[in-house]
Amino acid sequence: MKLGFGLYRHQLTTENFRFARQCGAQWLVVHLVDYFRGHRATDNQPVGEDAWGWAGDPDDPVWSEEFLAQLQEQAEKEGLRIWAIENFDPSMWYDILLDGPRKEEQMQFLQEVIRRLGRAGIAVMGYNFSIAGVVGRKTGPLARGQAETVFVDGPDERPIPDGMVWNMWYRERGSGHIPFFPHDELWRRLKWFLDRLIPVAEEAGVKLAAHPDDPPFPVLRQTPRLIYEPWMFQKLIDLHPSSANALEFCVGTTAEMQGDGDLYDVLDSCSRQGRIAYIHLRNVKGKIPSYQETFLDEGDVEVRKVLQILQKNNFDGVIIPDHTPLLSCAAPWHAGMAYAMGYIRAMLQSLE
Ligand SMILES: O=C(O)[C@@H](O)[C@@H](O)[C@H](O)[C@H](O)CO
Repeated sequence: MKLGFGLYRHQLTTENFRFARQCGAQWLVVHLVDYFRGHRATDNQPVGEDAWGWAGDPDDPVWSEEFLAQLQEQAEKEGLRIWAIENFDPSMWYDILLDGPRKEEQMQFLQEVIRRLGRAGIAVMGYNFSIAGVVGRKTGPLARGQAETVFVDGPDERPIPDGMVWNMWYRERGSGHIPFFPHDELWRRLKWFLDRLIPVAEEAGVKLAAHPDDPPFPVLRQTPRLIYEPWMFQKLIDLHPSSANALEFCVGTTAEMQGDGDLYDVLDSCSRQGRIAYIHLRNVKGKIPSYQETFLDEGDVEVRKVLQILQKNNFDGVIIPDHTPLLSCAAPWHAGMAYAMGYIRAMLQSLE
């Protein structure tokens, strides 16, 4: 098991690399999508009812081979390596998600991005195959000691305007909305995506790692979701036998799920099959439709049990703390993440 740390795009600084290393991380998971375009960037995860902002540009130099190689080099200088890039920019694949006219062209670009990752020695590409994306999360002083944290109190049912996908704008708002379509159709689109990208990923030595629906409602913003019950991870695994068809297993999201399957059983089975590329670790109280994120040591998830399962199955991927409540001080996000890192590191050492 490898301890890692996740950084948003605006946090890719030498100072934050050192912060991660000082907290005990040896690996980084990096977001290159700018979720805050047109908004003030905060260190906390993007939340709220508004769209996250404008999608980026596929020609943005952050996706170039040179930038990826440089980033890897910068990480290595600080004693780290980049394990994964998390999330495609909506501008790169909106028609793959929406089954639109540019999907073939966009697929060629994603294939190129995967080859670039391979050449930069980045082993994993995390993705979230979702129309609505991560939406409907709010914040309030609900964690221990009134710490500011994320909560969800029901599904966002507003339709998605034309021009938006994955909670970002890829073009000017149109007059219509994305019509509802059945869940099977979303799975069909995913299969189209995997069938074309996996052979390239295999050749490049990269794994594609799917994140489950966050939050895990069966339908959100009048569009179907993909992995919103624990058993559905297996459905994704069964779609393609390659080990490059992997998971970005989010413990918090899985704990929030209703329906068939149990967090620990599913984690056990997916890790035994060697299909987990990395873990998002956080804790939570409650399940959909109403839950709140908590400190790692106070929610419904038994973190020790999670780590024991991974250890038993010789999990050799990376674990990163996902989000955490903010601590009241001058650096709320950093303090919260340092607390989470210390907790995970101590727990890992106690299992050695
Ligand atoms: O802010 C974050 O880091 C999260 O909201 C992510 O865990 C998100 O769920 C995934 O990146 C979706 O792919």
